[in-house]
Formats: sequence, structure tokens, C-alpha cells
Amino acid sequence: MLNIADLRNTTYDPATVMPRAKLEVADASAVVEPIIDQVRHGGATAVLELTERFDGLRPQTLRVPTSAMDRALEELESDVRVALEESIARARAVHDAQLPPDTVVPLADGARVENHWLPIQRVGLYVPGGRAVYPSSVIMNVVPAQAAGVPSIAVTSPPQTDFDGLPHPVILAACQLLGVEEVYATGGAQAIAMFGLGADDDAGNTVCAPVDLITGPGNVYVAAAKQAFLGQVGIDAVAGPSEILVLADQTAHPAWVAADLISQSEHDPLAASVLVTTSMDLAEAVVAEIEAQVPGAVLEDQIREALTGQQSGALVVETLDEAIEVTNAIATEHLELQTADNDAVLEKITHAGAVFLGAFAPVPLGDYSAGSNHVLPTSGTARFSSGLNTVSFLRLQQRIHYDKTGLEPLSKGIQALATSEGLHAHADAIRHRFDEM
Ligand SMILES: NC(=O)c1ccc[n+]([C@@H]2O[C@H](COP(=O)([O-])OP(=O)(O)OC[C@H]3O[C@@H](n4cnc5c(N)ncnc54)[C@H](O)[C@@H]3O)[C@@H](O)[C@H]2O)c1
Ligand SMILES: N[C@H](CO)Cc1c[nH]c[nH+]1
Ligand SMILES: [Zn+2]
Repeated sequence: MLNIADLRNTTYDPATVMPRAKLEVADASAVVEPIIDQVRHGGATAVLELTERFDGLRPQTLRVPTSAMDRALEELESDVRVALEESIARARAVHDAQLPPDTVVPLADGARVENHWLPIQRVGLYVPGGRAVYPSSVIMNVVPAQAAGVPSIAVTSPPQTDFDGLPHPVILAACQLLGVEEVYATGGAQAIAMFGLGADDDAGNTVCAPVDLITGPGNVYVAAAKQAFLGQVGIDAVAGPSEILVLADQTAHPAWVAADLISQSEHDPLAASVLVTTSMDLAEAVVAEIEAQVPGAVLEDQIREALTGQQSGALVVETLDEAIEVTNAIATEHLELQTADNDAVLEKITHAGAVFLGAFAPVPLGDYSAGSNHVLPTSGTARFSSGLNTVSFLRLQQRIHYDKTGLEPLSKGIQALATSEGLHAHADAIRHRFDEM
């Protein structure tokens, strides 16, 4: 089911050896443009109509009523509650530690600059709910926003047929545990449009106020809609399907590697599961394990489609350095290191959204409870971006404090620079303060 490519004694390009699945974002953009337009003109009623069209059911109200939120928490199974609370506590510890300190930089007498971090004022957090529902993504979006001090947090997730057109009750309960009261029952591009534009009811009352930043993972329609708002509203990332790469040598445990590769493939038929190894014996054992573990899996069809796609496979290379080079070139969302000396390999890893070290740090640990964030850069964007974190919800404001003593020694130099740029009014603004014009 997982194809093995033997790259030993061959010439290959690490950058193209493992192509990603083709994501039809352009096609999805054509679908989402009219959806966004409809929300722009029709507000909350349009969001409800579109929800009915794409999710097959119309929520009674777009905003989830408080009574439903309370009920979800009351009815939450105790083992799930305990696990959510543990996951929240660990995520809080990690995300609170990401809060950068303000700094004051004295530069000369009467001259200092301060670096001051400000929270984004209002954020809209998307929690997927199509093929699967993701209460864990509530935690991964809300906790960093709260760590950053965001005062206004709204969450949205698609309505579920089995739950009266409300988002999944565990999603609502997770919101309750986190103290988030503003929750909407809509998904897809219409949810992103609601956040980006705001939505009023037919009488002109605000149902959802527009947000300053939209974060959270989602399918290709969610990604295309986020892309459409780029530049108008902050966007964390335009996410692609989930990805795992396991870099392993002969010391790895084949059944566990196989299970980890299968785990991420159940997210999406386009999910990427890749093994990069120096051991043909391991590659063959992992493939045999996959053949044994997949039949009968709950999401077997989806798993098979993902594992047999061009984006998934096992690559056998000659040396550990080659394995590291291929891994860095792929720049995967999740990287597992399962080698005899993971710390030495880690030193050479430059590109990966998050790195999981050793046999007892599998990706599902990070998906739920490690404390790290599971909203991570996909599609090779780990080359230039980070996973969702506390700083994603902050803006750096530089505060410039100069008095006359501070400005005077720079006066002539600024005038010279401004004149060299042909910007004489800039020079004059300085000159006015020290010379008669
Ligand atoms: N990176 C992460 O942290 C992370 C976490 C969880 C999930 N994910 C990924 O998020 C994705 C979730 O996708 P999903 O589909 O399950 O849920 P989703 O909530 O992203 O999308 C469901 C919505 O898509 C809309 N939709 C469906 N078909 C449509 C169509 N033909 N035209 C217009 N709109 C349509 C519907 O409105 C529906 O509510 C998966 O790819 C998963 O791998 C990523
Ligand atoms: N692996 C996903 C991110 O790619 C996150 C997730 C949530 N629940 C389970 N998994
Ligand atoms: Zn996962």
C-alpha cells in the first residue's frame, strides 16, 4: 500500500523526490468567491442559507445559545473532560512561555526605543468539522490567543446533523472549559466570510462583528476563503492537508512507525505519510505492518487513498546525512525522529513544523496533549513559517521616545539622508526644529 523507492546508488533531486498532492485551491477559489459575495450582501441570513446548502442543515440560530453551551459541558463524559483539562493545562504552560517580553532600548541621552507587544483585539478561530470533528483544535487556537491577551475571541465550527444543527458537543464543551462564550454554528467559506466581513441580521443588528485575525485549519474551501481575505484581515496560514515524515534507521520499531504513518493518513485522502530511512529492512517491515494494520480501520478507504497517493511513500537512502537532506527539502508539517542518536540528527534539521523525538513521542501526542500546538505549517511552508503560537496573536508596536537632546546629534545626518533621497520636506521637518528656515 505504501510504495518503496530505493534511492541508493541513484541520482535524485531531494527537492522533488516526494511531490505533494495536487490541491485544487484555484478551483476552490472560484467556488468561494460567490459565497463571500453572498455573505457580503446577505449577512447572517446568507450565512445560514449557505450552511444549509453545503452542510445539508440549517442551524436554528447562527450563534450557539448559552443554554446549549451549558448543556454540552454538563453532559461531557468525565474521561474526556479530564483529558481536555490536562491538554489545556499543558498547552497553557507552553504558550504562556512564548509570550515575549517588552524591551526598552536606551540609545543615547534623550533617545530610546521601546518594543511593545500588543494583543490583536478580536480574533475568529475556525475549528474544522467536516470529515471529522476537532475539539482539540479549539484548544490549539484558543490557548495561544488567551496567552497573548486577546480580549475578544469568537469560535466557529460546522453544524452537525446528529446534534440538532449545533457544532459537536465536545467542541462546545471545550469552549466552555476555556471560557469562550461566542461560538457560531457554521463552517466552510461562509464561516470565514462571516469573520472577515461581519454579519448582521435582516433588521441590521450585529450577529457577528468582523474580526482582525482569522486562524485555524480547514479544508480547501476554508483555505481558499482565507486566502481571499489576505491583506484585509490577518490570516495565520493557508493550510493544506496533514503531513507526517518519519526519519528512521534500523533501530526503529516497524509497527509503531507504521501506526504513526497511518494515523495522519486518516485526516484526509490527500494527507501525506512519508518514511525516509537508511534501512531497506525497516522500510519493508513498515510496509508489511501497514498491510496488516489498515484492513478494518474505521476510515480504511480514506487511509488507503492517502497512503497510495503520490504524496506518500517510503524513501530508502544510503546515509543518514542523505536522509536529513531529503527531510529538510520536504519541510514536513510533523517530523518524527526514530534513530539511534536523535539529538545528533536534530542538530541538522532545519525545516520541519514540529519535531517529535523518539519512540514515545508520536505525532498523536502532539495532536492532543503534548502542550505544543498542532496547527502547523504544511505544504513546505515550514521553510518560512511557524506553527500557531502566542506571537501569532500579537503585534509589535515600536515606541519612539526622543527629546531635543536625543534628536539634535542626528539632525544633520537625517537631513543629509533625506536630501540624498530627494525628499526635501523630510529634511525640512528636522531643520525647522533647530534652524531658522
Ligand atoms: N493542521 C491542523 O492543525 C489540522 C487540524 C485539524 C484538521 N486539519 C485538516 O483540516 C481539514 C478539515 O477538513 P474537513 O473537510 O474535515 O472540515 P472543514 O470544517 O474544514 O470543512 C467543512 C466545510 O466545508 C464546506 N464544504 C464542503 N464541501 C463543499 C463544497 N463542495 N463547496 C463549498 N463548501 C464546501 C462545508 O461548508 C463544510 O462545513 C482536513 O484536511 C484536516 O487534515 C488540520
Ligand atoms: N494532525 C492534525 C494536524 O495536522 C491535528 C489533529 C487534530 N486531531 C487529531 N489530529
Ligand atoms: Zn492528527
